[in-house]
Amino acid sequence: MMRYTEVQKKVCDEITKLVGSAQPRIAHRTQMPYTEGTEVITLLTSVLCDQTQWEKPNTFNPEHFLSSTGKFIKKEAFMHFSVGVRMCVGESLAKMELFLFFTSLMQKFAVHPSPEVSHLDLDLTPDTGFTTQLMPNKICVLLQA
Ligand code: HEM
Repeated sequence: MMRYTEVQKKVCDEITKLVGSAQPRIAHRTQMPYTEGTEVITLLTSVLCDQTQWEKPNTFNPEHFLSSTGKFIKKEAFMHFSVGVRMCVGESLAKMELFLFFTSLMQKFAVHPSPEVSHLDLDLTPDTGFTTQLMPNKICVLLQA
């Protein structure tokens, strides 16, 4: 992963010189051309696919979150809602919605690759952009008997 330590140092130097330990204010912006010119985007993928944190970092593997006795385990590295003061404020709501939506869906429907597709598993190759999605898959959704 690129860390751009020189860029980071220049931003830090500008902050030290003009803001110090005070709260940054919009008035500082015009005096800080280097920081104003630097866009920072958190790359959560670096930790979500970190080989030191996950047994199979690039594989869909729900067992990552289960102990040997089948209990759910919370992983610190699973920071898809980010961390710190700017982390997602909707985390609890999103997790409740996802649980209810997913469980209701699985309760009533079975999802299979379409019969016209030869392979048995869905293609889970990530299509990485601003968000990560799946490649298009042809699927068959059947109402459970
Ligand atoms: C699966 C669903 C969701 C995911 C994965 C998610 C993820 C994130 C992430 C990664 C951030 C931090 C962005 C950054 O680094 O600046 C964020 C921020 C935020 N999210 Fe979510 N989010 C989800 C659902 C929601 C929901 C349901 C709400 C509101 C009801 C919400 C409201 C917000 C707000 C207001 C922030 C900005 C927080 C701040 O900057 O102080 N999110 N979200």
